[in-house]
Formats: sequence, C-alpha cells, structure tokens
Amino acid sequence: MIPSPAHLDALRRSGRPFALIARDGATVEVLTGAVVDVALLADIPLTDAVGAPREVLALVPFRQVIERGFECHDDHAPLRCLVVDEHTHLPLEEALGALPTAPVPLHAAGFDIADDEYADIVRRVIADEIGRGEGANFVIRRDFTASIDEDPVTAGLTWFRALLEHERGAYWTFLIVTDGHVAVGASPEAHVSAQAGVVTMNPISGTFRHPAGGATAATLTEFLSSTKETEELFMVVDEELKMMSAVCSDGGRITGPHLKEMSRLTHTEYMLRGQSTMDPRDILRETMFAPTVTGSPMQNACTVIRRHERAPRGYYSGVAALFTPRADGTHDLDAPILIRTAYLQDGTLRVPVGATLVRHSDPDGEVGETHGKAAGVLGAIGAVPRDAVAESAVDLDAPTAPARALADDPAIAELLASRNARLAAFWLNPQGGEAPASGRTAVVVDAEDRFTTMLAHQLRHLGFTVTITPWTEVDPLTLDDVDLVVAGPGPGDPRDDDNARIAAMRAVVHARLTAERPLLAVCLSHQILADRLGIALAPLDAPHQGLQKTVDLFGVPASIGFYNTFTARVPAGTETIGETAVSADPSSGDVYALRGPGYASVQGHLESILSRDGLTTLERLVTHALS
Ligand SMILES: C=C(O[C@@H]1C=C(C(=O)O)C=C[C@H]1O)C(=O)O
Ligand SMILES: NC(=O)CC[C@H](N)C(=O)O
Repeated sequence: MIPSPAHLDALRRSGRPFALIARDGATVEVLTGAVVDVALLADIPLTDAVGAPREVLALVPFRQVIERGFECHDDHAPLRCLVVDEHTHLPLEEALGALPTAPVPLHAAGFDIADDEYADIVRRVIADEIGRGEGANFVIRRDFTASIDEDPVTAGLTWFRALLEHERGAYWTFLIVTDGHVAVGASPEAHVSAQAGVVTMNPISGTFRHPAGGATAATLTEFLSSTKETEELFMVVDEELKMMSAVCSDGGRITGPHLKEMSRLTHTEYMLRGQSTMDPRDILRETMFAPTVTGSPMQNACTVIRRHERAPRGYYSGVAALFTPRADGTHDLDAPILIRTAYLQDGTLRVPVGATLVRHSDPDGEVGETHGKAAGVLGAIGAVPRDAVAESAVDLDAPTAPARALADDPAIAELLASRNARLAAFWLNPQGGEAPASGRTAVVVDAEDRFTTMLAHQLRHLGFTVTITPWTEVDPLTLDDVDLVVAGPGPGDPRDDDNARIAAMRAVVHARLTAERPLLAVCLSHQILADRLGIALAPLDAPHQGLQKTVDLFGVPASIGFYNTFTARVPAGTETIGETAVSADPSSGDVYALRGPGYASVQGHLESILSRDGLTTLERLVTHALS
C-alpha cells in the first residue's frame, strides 16, 4: 500500500501498534505489525515459524543488563518487539502536513529530583564513587514528569511532529506506539549498527549548551578548549572501544572527532568502526549499554546507578533496535540510544535525562546540562519555551542539512582535529605489523573492567593466542602452563580485605609469583602486586580517572592514560625494593611501574587511546616478564 496522510490518521484510529521513524532527512518510515514481549535478546523473533527472516523493531529496556549479570532497579519493563508486517515511506513534507499541531496541555509538570538535590547527588558521586576508585565517569539521571488528559496516541503524534519541526541533528526522530505505551523522541546518538558485517558505534559526549540566540564560533571555541569536555569524550571512546574489541575481530578503528549540532546543544563525537560476523543480537548483548548513558567501567557503573538513582530507568539508556533482513538471510541492525525521549503511559509523561559526571564536574554545571538536554524534548512538548532567536537563524523548513554548520568553520575544524594528536596511533590507524611473540599463549584475568578486551587485542597483535577469563572463573592453579598471565584492572579499593574480587586477584598474583611464571599486572592488579611486595598503598590527592600523563618508565618517557584513584607509593628517590626495580614519580614517589624476575606491572592503561606510547610500552614490559 502507498501510505498517505490519511493513512496516518487511520493508524491513529485503528488502535494497532505502529512506529514512525525519520532518519534519512526526506521521509517518515511507517512500520506496523504485532507486538510480542520476550525475555532475552536471543528471543527476539528474527525469523517466522518456517524460518523466514523478518523485520523487527525492539524496544530494549535498561533492565536487560541483568542478562549480562549486571545490577539494576528492576521494573520488569518488557523487551518489546514490533514484528513488522508493513514498512512504508511517506515524504517528510506530507507527514508534517498530516500530523496534529494542537498543543497538549500538561499538568503538575516538573523534575522529580530538584536542582539542589541533583547537585548533591553529583557531589556524592564525585566523592564516594570516583573518589573511592569505583570508576571514571557515571551517568545519573533525573526525570521530568507531568500528567496529561489527551489521548496518548494523539499526544505522541503531536510531539513527533514538533520534534521533526524544531529539533535538528537527531540520528532518529521516532514515535513507537505499542499497547498503551508511547515513546517519542529525537535521539542524537547511534548506539550500535551492523551493516553487512561492518559494526559502527558512535560515542557522543561533551555538551555545549548554546547561549541565548544560538552558538557562535567564539563560544564553541571556548567549549572545545575545555579539558573536562575533551577528557569526557576520550573516556567514553575508551569504554566503547572495549565493546568494539569484544565484538570485532579487528578491534575497531576511531574516526572523528565531529560536532553534533542540535537545536539547543552541540555535542562532540567519534565514530568507531570494525568487522564482525556475530549475530546482531549478540552484538547488542555485548554492548549493553553505552558508557555515555551509564559510565565506566560499565559493569560497576550499573551498580553505581543503582546506588544513586531512586527509581528504575524503564527504557531510558536502552535502545530502539531495528533488525532488517538482508538478502542472505542475516539481519542488519540500527539502534539509537533511548535518550531525549518522552514516555507516556497511563496518563503520565516522563522525560528522563542525565549527565556524565567526571572527577572535575561542577555540580551546578551538570544541573544546567540536564536542563539543556531535556529542553529539546521539553520545548517540543510545550513544557519550556523554544529559543525563537536561535531557531529563526536556521531555515528549519529546509529538508537538507542545517544552513549554519559551525563544523565547517576552518578554525573549529582545526581545533577538533588537533585532539587526535593526543591519541594512540594504534587505534587511529590500520593495525598491520609484525608479531614478535608468535606462538605463545596468554590468559588475561578480568576483574570487571573490560579494558581486558583491548589488552587482549593488543596481545594478539603482538602474536599471542589470548583467552580472557573472568575473575569468578579463574583457578590460579591451572594457570601454570600459560606463557603469560595478565592480571587486569578493576574498580574498588585495592586495600579492601572484604572484597571477593580483590581476593581472587590477589590469589592470581600470588600463584604466579610463587610458580615463578611470567606475569603482567595492570592498574588494580599492579597495586595488588605492589602491596604484596610490601609497598604502601594510598589514595591520590585527586583521582587520575581519565588522565593522560607523560611519565618516565625505567628511563624512557612514555605518554600513558591513567584511570586510578589509588596509588602504590615509595619514598621519593627509591629505585629498587629487594629484587624489584621501581619506576616512581621523582617527587611524589607514586609508583608507575615495577619490574622483577618474571614479572612487570604498570599503573596506567597501555591499551587506552590515551596511551600514545601504549603498544611499545606493553611490548617492553611483556618482553621483560617473559625473559
Ligand atoms: C545522558 C544523556 O546524554 C548523553 C550524555 C552526554 C554528555 O554527558 O555530554 C552527551 C550525549 C549523550 O551521550 C541524556 O541525554 O540523558
Ligand atoms: N583501573 C583500575 O584498575 C583502577 C584501580 C583502582 N580501582 C583505583 O581506582 O585506583
């Protein structure tokens, strides 16, 4: 059937589930079908009863992280699948003409968590989580809520139209109507896509709130020069590269950075691309969910979210996942993150919004950021005024790209591009090259920081055959035959005697030293090794979570990325302890690396994009441990 504006009206009255998606700038896709709720990602019904592939649009709730064994406030929000029986395209202009415009009145509207309470949460997350080594960045949300009397589908159609008209830069503008539940939003961020075996992720972080009247080159330049905003983006790229390294045989390559210019905000972003033969449902599972909406390390971020958020997330920070059959029977995947989205159920409207909290977050700045992010949706639903001056500067009726892209300004482009000079070439360029350690085996023990996938990728590049083993499954006694054991990084206080994970990592380090077999210990495990060698552990004055630093490692300067709150510390000037060579900061005595018979350790993350000298340093330390 050729859809028409009347088709939209018929859909509204039919009571059938449907979805509208605007993602190509020219059309609105209209999807209809039947809804099935399933338990697991693997249950998403990509084939029919006789095995024929079909198209499915799934709403994946945040609670789905339970599948990965991660924690959450569980609201049992369904993993809801629209099994598509009809998928048509309507020209954008026609859709705009057919969609309702009458404002939908809101009652009792406001944030569930007041501004000062949110600022307090920010302070607590910085002090109690980042300040205690739980991780580098965390996203805590608050919800704008209201009640409405309008028919929910009419409200959804009205807001979808308003978002099409007033928001810009969205990856998907969409409306999904299923059995009494309406989701309508303009998400800037593609979580993950898989097309013909090419996997793409799109970490977006760093948020510039436009001043009244819109962004200018001068104000944008100031934002782009901010260390906090730059590091915030680097940290989420690191976390998404962990995911890419888990699903892609080639680990993933970075391109960018680019600007994402929206109506009221400008974000910064990178694109990550790699090759994968995995089922798209498995890709989705391994990447649940983006650090830009949870934090890093991601597993512990779920625990931190559970500690600081009071209510379940529903679909916020989950994804809308469209699985489209290919001619060969496999499926492509396109999955925007469910942010900048309004949910309507039982007359209650909810617009959740969060901000990435890092070690130098300003609590009031983060409050402002949540308002700025919510404003795109809130402006569309009429809860806050739109910025008329900024809107009039852009021809919003033009179906093509916005007229005024600041990214085209040569000085801005130069400033953005210059960021890559700080990053490791290994993740920016194709990773060809020799494999000096060919034929050897390595086991990387994961202590709940998936930096282990990037370490494994680098070790494979050096010629190792690598297995990653979670701390819960490692039996230190079976490791003797392995050529190299890498004890990995992880959240928490290395001095914590009550933590089963830290106890397990101590056992790995102990077993390897006792057996006199090659060991490389990274970050948390480096601290554990230092402790075992009698070196004191202490918190840093200010956490180094997401910090790039050039340090002297046994006489060679190395630019390395750090994600630590604690440190091993020796009296300044100490160069050896027993048979262990110590590489420490000349003034603070903070230990950057250790080398002894059959072992080496490092406080920084050689696998991080922040480690410009990561791969060469890894090779040096591994060579030492094996010698
Ligand atoms: C968390 C949200 O947005 C994310 C967080 C960003 C940031 O902190 O800079 C930027 C874009 C999104 O990845 C949200 O909109 O709720
Ligand atoms: N990345 C890590 O392994 C960090 C180790 C430890 N949790 C710290 O913050 O110091």
